[in-house]
This record gives sequence, structure tokens and C-alpha cells, in this order.
Amino acid sequence: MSEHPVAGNDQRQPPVLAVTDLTVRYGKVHALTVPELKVAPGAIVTVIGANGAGKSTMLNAIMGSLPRNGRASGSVRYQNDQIEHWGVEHRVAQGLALVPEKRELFGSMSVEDNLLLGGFRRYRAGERQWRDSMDEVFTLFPRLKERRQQMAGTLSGGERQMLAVGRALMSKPSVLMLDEPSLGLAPRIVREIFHIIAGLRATGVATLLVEQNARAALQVADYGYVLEAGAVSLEGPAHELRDNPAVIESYLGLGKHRDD
Ligand SMILES: Nc1ncnc2c1ncn2[C@@H]1O[C@H](COP(=O)(O)OP(=O)(O)OP(=O)(O)O)[C@@H](O)[C@H]1O
Repeated sequence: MSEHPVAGNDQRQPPVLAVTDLTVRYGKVHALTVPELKVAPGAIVTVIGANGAGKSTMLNAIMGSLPRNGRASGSVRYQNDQIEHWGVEHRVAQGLALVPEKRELFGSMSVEDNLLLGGFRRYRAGERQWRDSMDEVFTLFPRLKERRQQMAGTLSGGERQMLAVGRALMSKPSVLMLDEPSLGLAPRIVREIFHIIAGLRATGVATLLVEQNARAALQVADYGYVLEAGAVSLEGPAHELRDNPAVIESYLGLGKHRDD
């Protein structure tokens, strides 16, 4: 596997997250092999692939949140630590956050309370600035500020996605993992969400973005991996993948995920 620039294409910076020889099985069934994946501080790295390619499996393995029948082996390095044996809570406490495909909001609680829950661990740890993150989230998502008292269950699909991302940001992560943020959203809202994801770079958070919408993902990402049937088939700077004939043929062809 080729060496590649990390840190939004700065090869000198050590990655904030590095996965090596990660393998996941569900029972006896092999689901995923990732020889190497790196995310640099502040970079946006995308993993694109079709349904069932293993994208959610990869994020859950990194987060330590695989289903009961899932078993991961290999190395997951976060900052200066090997974290394979850390529990999910500890991974969150140390700055990893996952926005799952199903969003998993508390529908009968307000927007504001959902956000507060995202910052609860910091509150419990006695961190004074945890409430400031709410203002930062409202700056990123003015729509959530307007709807701060609205029940999360009554939000539109796009607003729910914004709230899920906002709640994850309340934990002040160093690495934010997004599982198909465009899923089920109208093209205009997809554009809005991806515009916001691109803007996350300015906050310093590194983003690992898993997507079927390859077109949108490769537009915002610095670097990308293509996952096919549980294996990495291609990787490279996002602008090179956008021009790669195999990627164009399989993921960017006319009629596929057109949102422009
Ligand atoms: N708990 C499980 N038990 C057994 N097999 C599973 C389990 N979860 C996922 N799989 C299988 O592992 C493979 C990868 O699934 P995964 O959900 O990671 O794919 P994905 O790329 O995220 O797909 P999608 O875009 O549809 O969410 C699929 O073949 C799926 O059926």
C-alpha cells in the first residue's frame, strides 16, 4: 500500500488516527479487511463504497461499537495510544465521536437537550467550557438555534442530521466519524450538509466520512479510500480519485447520486 500524504495533504504531520491490518468478522463470516487507513489532524478523509461494502463495520470497529457477534483484530492507533482494548465510553472521553447512520437522537427531547446530552460527559468531568460548545454548534447550524426548543422528533431529515452532528461536536472530538450523512436527504439538503462538513475543517476536527454519495464526498475530502466487498480496492488524494476512470465508471457515472 502506498504512503500517502496525511494532514489535509501534509505528509509531515503524524496521523491522529491510524488503522493497520484491521479485520472484522461476524461469527465465521469475514466482513472487512483494511490494511491501512490514516486520518491526519484537521483532514477530511472519506471511505466510499456501495451498500454492504463494510463502511459502517469499519466505523464501528474504530469506535469499539461493533454488534455482539462482531470481532475485530488489528491495530487502531489514536494520537499516541493503541486503543483496541478501550471501551466506547473511554474512546468518547478521549475525543472520538461517531454519528451513526440512524442518527439515534432522543425524539421526545428538545434540540437543546439533545445537545446538552452530547456535552454531558464534559459537564460530569467538571469542564467549565462545555456550554460554550453549544454556541459554536449554533454558529455552525443557525437552523438549530432557531429550533432550539423544538422536539427532535419533529425535525426534518436534514435538521436531524445537523442535530446529530451538533450533538457529536458537543463532546469536543478530535476525530469525528460520520456514517452516511447524506442518507435519505434531498439533493439541496445534501449540498447544505456537505458545505457544513467542509466548514468543519476550520474547527480543527479531523473527519472520517463514510459515504455512498461518492460525488459529494470526494468534493469535500482531502483523501479517499474505495471499499468494495470488505476490501480496500483503491486509495488516493480525493482529486485523483475523482478523475480515476474506475471510480467514474462505478461511482460517479451519469445518473449515479447526481446532486448537481
Ligand atoms: N451484525 C451483523 N451480523 C452479520 N453480518 C453483518 C452484521 N452487520 C453487518 N453485517 C454484514 O457485513 C457486511 C458489511 O456491512 P456494513 O453495514 O458494514 O456495510 P455498509 O457498507 O455500511 O453498508 P450500507 O451502506 O448498506 O450501510 C454486509 O455484508 C452485512 O450484511
